[in-house]
Amino acid sequence: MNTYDTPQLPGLGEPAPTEPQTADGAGLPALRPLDWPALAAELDAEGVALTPPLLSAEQCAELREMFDEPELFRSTVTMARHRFGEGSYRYFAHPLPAPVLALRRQLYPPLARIANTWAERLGEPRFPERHEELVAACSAAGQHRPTPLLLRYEQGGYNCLHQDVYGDLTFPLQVAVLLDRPDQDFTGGESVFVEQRPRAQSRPIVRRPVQGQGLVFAVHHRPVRSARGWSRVLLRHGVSAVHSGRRHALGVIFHDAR
Ligand SMILES: O=C(O)CCC(=O)C(=O)O
Ligand SMILES: [Fe+2]
Repeated sequence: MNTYDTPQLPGLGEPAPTEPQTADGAGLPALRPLDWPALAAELDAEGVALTPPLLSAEQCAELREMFDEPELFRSTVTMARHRFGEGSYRYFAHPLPAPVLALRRQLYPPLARIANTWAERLGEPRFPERHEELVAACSAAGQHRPTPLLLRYEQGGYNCLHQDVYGDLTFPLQVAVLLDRPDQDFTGGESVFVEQRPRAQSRPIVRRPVQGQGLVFAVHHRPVRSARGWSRVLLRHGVSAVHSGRRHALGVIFHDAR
């Protein structure tokens, strides 16, 4: 079904390139160019958009294996303890691994343009153009802790519907990258979204990314056209039960946490 070419990030294990690979000069691996007008249209229509694979199978494996390196993380959450679901997740500590930093920095500017279109429609404050500036704004708001995370679900694992809000400053879009192969490494474990519309019943959305694909979605709400201009619809996301095997995902949230 998926006929995408291989992603263009060099192998994570390769030596750091001598020339900066990104516009911001951070020397991070360059991500493949994405069709942002199409992604923006899908986000406007659905609140959820699927990207072509952002990471290769090798890069997915390297990220997945980081789950077992505790020194990379600032905290670990056992979901059942909080009744968040069944499984566990770990928030990366600084310094973020290069591919995580690359995703965060390179996906941010086009997402900020979409976020600012949404902000205009809803009369909300605008977001800065570069991720470094968002991080500074978070810091000024008392949000200092990095939010990118790795999630692991074993057989029976699932993630209750939720929203990743970590303080007053919330960037309205986030990305989750699937790190395993559906139907081979695991079965079940679909990405589930529920859109709560004003004065209407909620709408379910299910997506089945392949390995390395990213799902871009609204963290909390997005604008939809209504009789009186624009109104907000709320979105929550989660993961249905993993029937067999083990499923991992990388969550890229752009605002930092208090
Ligand atoms: O495991 C998933 O696909 C969902 C992860 C998630 O909740 C997130 O990235 O915020
Ligand atoms: Fe989440």
